[in-house]
Amino acid sequence: MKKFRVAIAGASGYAGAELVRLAAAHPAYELTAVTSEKSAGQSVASVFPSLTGVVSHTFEALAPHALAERADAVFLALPHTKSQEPVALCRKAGKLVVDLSADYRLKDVAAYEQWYQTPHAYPQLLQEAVYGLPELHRSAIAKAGLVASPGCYPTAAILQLAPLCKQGWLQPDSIVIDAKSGISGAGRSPALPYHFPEAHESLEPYKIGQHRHIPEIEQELGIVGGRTAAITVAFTPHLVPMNRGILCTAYCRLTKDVSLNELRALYRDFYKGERFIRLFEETMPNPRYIKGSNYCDIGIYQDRRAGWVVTVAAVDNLVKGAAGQAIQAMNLMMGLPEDTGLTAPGSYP
Ligand SMILES: NC(=O)C1=CN([C@@H]2O[C@H](COP(=O)(O)OP(=O)(O)OC[C@H]3O[C@@H](n4cnc5c(N)ncnc54)[C@H](OP(=O)(O)O)[C@@H]3O)[C@@H](O)[C@H]2O)C=CC1
Ligand SMILES: CC(=O)N[C@@H](CCC(=O)OP(=O)(O)O)C(=O)O
Repeated sequence: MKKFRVAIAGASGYAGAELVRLAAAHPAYELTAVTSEKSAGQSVASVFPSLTGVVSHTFEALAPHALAERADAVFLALPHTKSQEPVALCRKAGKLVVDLSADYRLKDVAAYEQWYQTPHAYPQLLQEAVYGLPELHRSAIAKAGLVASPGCYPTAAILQLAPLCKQGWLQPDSIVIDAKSGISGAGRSPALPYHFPEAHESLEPYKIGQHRHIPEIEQELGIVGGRTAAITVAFTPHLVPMNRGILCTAYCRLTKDVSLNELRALYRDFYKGERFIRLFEETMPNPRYIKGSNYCDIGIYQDRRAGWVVTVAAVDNLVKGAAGQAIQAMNLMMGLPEDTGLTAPGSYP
């Protein structure tokens, strides 16, 4: 198999380290560089003992030009707002780029600047970037030079609602999304809410109606629905005391009376042949079933008495919600089978 030289910026973070783990087992990758500012000069194994004997690399400080010289493809797993320029430089050097931050996800520059409180220096590149959800944008991703990999909550929220949006069955102002994330979703930098006594035996809602994933979810559901009506979602994320995993429950009302069988048939048809979507009926999705895997498990249920459709999705925030999905997109960009390097099932329990 042809090998692509691959560099990972932000490899000392949780998403970046997951990229290193998956890249090390990818048959078409030759990992050429990994970056960290704080751990520059230290071996990967000394920072992540789990990768001892797996990779022999040493972290280096990020220098986008130097990185691009040694790579055909670059993944960037830097914090939001820090990715704008390195992405632009890697693209200028002609490299395939998948950016895991939110810097190239929103098409509307004003929305980015409002939700991220930062000017965008590369609005034109923003328009070129393809939103990296392969189940919705496969052919555009395959032709793209720059892919903006989705956020973890949006991955679960969009995939579980897309069939209803596409079909026009969803009342566009009836969507309530209640999501729970493991703490690795917040990244590796320590902060008080993620301190063990604060987070353990706790379940904390945050940023109700104010989370920066709201415009991302609304943008993508609007696109899949053909922009026939503006989509608004009421979104509440919660922090739960797990290391990884997201469980996202969405409640919505429909524009017509549809049976549960019809609903499930719609989802089976929409996701026919999708390698990483598993549809559950009696079993209900649970982050325990997808830990370490690139699956998104989706269940469709109906509360006919109260008049709500309830969908439930589970993803591993670091795999389908981040590193796995980024590799899935890069596989398409490289012309490889989409599941290359991503075939491992989850670990259990
Ligand atoms: N965690 C998750 O579940 C998900 C994360 N993402 C996205 O992936 C990106 C990384 O997230 P996550 O891994 O959680 O974050 P972390 O905080 O764990 O990691 C951030 C990484 O970026 C590096 N970094 C920080 N600031 C700079 C800078 N100014 N210049 C160069 N490198 C820098 C850090 O290096 P060091 O500190 O060693 O210097 C580290 O390697 C974010 O944009 C996030 O939105 C996407 C989906 C899910
Ligand atoms: C638990 C937690 O804090 N989660 C993060 C989302 C992480 C994620 O995947 O989204 P991005 O890629 O957009 O960062 C948050 O709420 O901001």
